[in-house]
Amino acid sequence: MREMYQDDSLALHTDLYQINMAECYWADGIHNRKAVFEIFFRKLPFGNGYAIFAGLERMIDYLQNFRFSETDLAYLKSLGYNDEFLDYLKSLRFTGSLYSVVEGEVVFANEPIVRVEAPLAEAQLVETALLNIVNFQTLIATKASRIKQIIKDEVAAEFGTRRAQEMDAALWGARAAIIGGFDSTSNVRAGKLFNIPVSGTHAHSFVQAYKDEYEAFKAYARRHKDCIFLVDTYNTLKSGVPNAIRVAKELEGQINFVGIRLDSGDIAFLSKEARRMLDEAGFTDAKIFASNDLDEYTILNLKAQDAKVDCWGIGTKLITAYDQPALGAVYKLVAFENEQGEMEDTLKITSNVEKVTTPGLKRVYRIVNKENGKAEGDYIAMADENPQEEKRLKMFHPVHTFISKFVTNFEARELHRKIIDEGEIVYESPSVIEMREYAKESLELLWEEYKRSLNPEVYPVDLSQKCWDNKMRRIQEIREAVEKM
Ligand SMILES: Nc1ncnc2c1ncn2[C@@H]1O[C@H](COP(=O)(O)OP(=O)(O)OP(=O)(O)O)[C@@H](O)[C@H]1O
Ligand SMILES: O=P(O)(O)OC[C@H]1O[C@H](OP(=O)(O)OP(=O)(O)O)[C@H](O)[C@@H]1O
Ligand SMILES: O=C(O)c1cccnc1
Repeated sequence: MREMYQDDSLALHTDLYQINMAECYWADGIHNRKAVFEIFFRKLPFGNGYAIFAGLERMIDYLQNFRFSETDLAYLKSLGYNDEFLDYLKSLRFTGSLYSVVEGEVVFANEPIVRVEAPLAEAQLVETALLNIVNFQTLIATKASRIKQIIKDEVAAEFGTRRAQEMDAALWGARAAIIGGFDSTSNVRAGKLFNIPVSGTHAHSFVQAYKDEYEAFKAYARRHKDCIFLVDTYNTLKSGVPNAIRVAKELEGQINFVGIRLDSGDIAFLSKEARRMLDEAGFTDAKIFASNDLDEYTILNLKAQDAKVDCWGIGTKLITAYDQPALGAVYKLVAFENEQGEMEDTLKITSNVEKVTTPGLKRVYRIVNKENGKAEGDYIAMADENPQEEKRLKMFHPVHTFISKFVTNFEARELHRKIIDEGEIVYESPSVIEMREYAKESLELLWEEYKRSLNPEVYPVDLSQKCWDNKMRRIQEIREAVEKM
């Protein structure tokens, strides 16, 4: 590949319109006014009842290293931007603050998951990359969690790299899969970079490369103590499983016969037959791995057929989020500093009530019932409110306001942490394995009704009265202003 410019920064990993807007802000002298943007999505993916947030560590890294390199500036110059603006970009760093839920957090539609408070131009320029990161990683972590809910305590191995939307997706998708509950990835680079477990068996080409299947299994066993033999290259029950058993018996005590992998045919039938054959040969601990275009629906179906599978290898349908390839998280301006230096709430109106943004600086709380340890819902309040002070908290639906309830014995857990404080990182990321543990604990707060894969109940995400009143007032003000025009 001939590179005209070195690929040495991520500052241009943005949409052109962000740079054009930043140029106007700079020219008009409003680029340093304080802006508050929130990231949220309006619809949960895959018809799921919750999402698992992922992407924070990469966002931190991106913001910390945000700078326009010499080659970025040279390229922008070639597009026609003037030297003074380029000088401004040259010294630009991210000096704002980042608030976010942590990776592994259970999140829902219409609640702010990330908040950026920064000089307007900076906040604008980073939008695209932040959404790019959050949308993909959260989508894959959610798909992984959804699949893991079906797999339960059996092993889930991520096999998707070869089918992913290129290398970045494979790498960060592997990490997101672990956060969502997977046990391992086949991507060795992901193992190295993120310190996550790697695992693997072998391919059909390996069997084809040797004289016969028996020789192939033996060759593998000569080099590897832990052996999982792929048994479907020629004939699973007549040749594959018998050859695996033969090698396991001959090398008993020398190898650890972990099990076999099925990658084609009727997985329910073959796994039951293979189980019987392994048990009869005395290998009752040998595991049966299955792969081949699996997803939560096929796995559920296979379980209903009583398939004897212990470990599930899942690639394409996880890493590409096959049935819903994008999460629609957006980045919306909710407050902006006016000419007098005061913060003003802003909102974006649409004809669809559910799409109107919620203005102002807000905090998000998970309201946990102290009696049963379960979440009653999430509660979005204005920054100066403290729901914990309420004896009796009114929670009501933000659109259908007649749907309401009072909660008394509760803990209001704030979901956002301060991650970057005016350019300085003030948060230490846990390990990916700790994120997975956190996701598991967060899910335990939810009633099963929100976690089922089909038609889950809708988890409440409510606005405080003050937040709701503020929103209605702002909508009214904008309507009146528009009518006067
Ligand atoms: N018992 C079963 N019930 C439902 N679905 C199954 C069952 N067994 C396998 N499957 C799924 O059915 C699909 C079978 O696809 P396909 O026909 O392409 O596989 P195959 O022909 O057996 O294997 P390949 O073409 O990869 O050699 C896969 O998604 C697989 O996971
Ligand atoms: O089916 P997925 O969920 O995407 O899982 C990954 C697949 O990749 C491999 O097959 P591939 O056809 O690439 O090669 P192989 O069959 O020769 O191993 C593997 O055997 C799985 O079937
Ligand atoms: O280790 C495996 O079995 C594996 C890895 C990637 C893709 N398919 C299978």
